[in-house]
Amino acid sequence: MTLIKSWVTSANDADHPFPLNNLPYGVFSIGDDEPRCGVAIGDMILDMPAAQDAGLLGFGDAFDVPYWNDLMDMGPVAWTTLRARLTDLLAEGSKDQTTATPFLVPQSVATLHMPLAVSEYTDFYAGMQHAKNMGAILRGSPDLPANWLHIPVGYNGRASSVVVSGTDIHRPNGQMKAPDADMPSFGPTKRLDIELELGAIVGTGCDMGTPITVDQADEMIFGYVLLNDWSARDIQGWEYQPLGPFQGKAFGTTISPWIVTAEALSPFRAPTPVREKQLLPYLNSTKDGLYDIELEVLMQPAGAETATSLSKTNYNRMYYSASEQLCHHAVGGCGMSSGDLLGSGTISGPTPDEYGSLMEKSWAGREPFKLDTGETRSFIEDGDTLTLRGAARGDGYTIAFGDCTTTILPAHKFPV
Ligand SMILES: O=C(O)/C=C/C(=O)CC(=O)CC(=O)O
Ligand SMILES: [Ca+2]
Ligand SMILES: [Mg+2]
Repeated sequence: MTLIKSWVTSANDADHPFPLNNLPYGVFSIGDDEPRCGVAIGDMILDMPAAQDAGLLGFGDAFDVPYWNDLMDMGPVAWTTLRARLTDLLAEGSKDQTTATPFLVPQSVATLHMPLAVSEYTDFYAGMQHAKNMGAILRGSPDLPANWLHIPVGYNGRASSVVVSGTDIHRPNGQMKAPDADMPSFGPTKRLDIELELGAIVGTGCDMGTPITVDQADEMIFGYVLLNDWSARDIQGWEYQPLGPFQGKAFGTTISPWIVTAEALSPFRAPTPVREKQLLPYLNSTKDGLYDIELEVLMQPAGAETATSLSKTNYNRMYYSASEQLCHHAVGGCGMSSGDLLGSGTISGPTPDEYGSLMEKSWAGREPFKLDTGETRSFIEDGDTLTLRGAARGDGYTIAFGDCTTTILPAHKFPV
């Protein structure tokens, strides 16, 4: 696959995040206008309801709403048809260039919103290096849990606190207990952390009681976003046994603003690694389930001119794919819906410069790391801005996600 040239010329740079090969789906507003669906192309956004009203798309009124769920619900044939139509419309030499030009608005003047209504959110634990690191840090041994090589381990999270990039998050208050203390205490977390993840968006659901194969699950996935699974390690450490994370991860999950479709990412498919234990047959698949997506974590303290790059890794390092996770999720009878969000699990490579959480980077505070400003960090301080980036690199073009950025504000005073 090579670059498909667009008459929106900014889209034709090899490093531009939004070439015609990408066409990611977002929700935007200008000034006080109502948020509506838009497609990123180069430095511009195609106003979807306006293009539809002008007869350029032929898709009914799926776009005059502040989310992409209506299109997602229509299923893979509709997804492919729309993408083909948009590609024709925006390609160099399109007969509709003059008609479509007024429906492009500069990204620089737009506010981006949540691209979908998240129906439910599940987070997995599918990065082997991360699981080994967390075991070593928290439980004194890098040995994987007995189930790990057989099950994509996960927990049900909260859809209510999934927010879009650019939304500030307050340091959470919660209950924690220092190992040497007699009693727990309540207050702002002292161990605020990120988790670098990829979020898979379920486009078409499946009914309760209807198991699906991994290949069917693959067809149900509409696209992907970057996902930061904010974690308060001290709250988590006190609450997590025996039922898993609760308040330590419920205060916020940030996603990037553009849904990069599975179709746009298809040239970058990558295999899951060789299985250390053969998976049970229900988890078999015929397709490569991962993607070659370069990922980066950056941190910028308040007042600093630039951000420090903390980690670089790749989504192709995961052990389980989103389609395996989705199959496992539904196999016992759990219905899945359009707008379900599945977190990949923290993505960490083998060395500290590939670790996807600060817990690992600072080894629970035992080995603080340096920022370009000269400061050191173990966890996040108030005023720090954290950014996740992701890009798949093709022959003369890039498919990127747009930054997933959050600034951390001080904790609310509680009790007041
Ligand atoms: O190993 C643990 O006790 C905790 C692990 C996590 O907090 C990670 C988690 O949320 C799952 C993941 O992102 O991989
Ligand atoms: Ca997580
Ligand atoms: Mg959450």
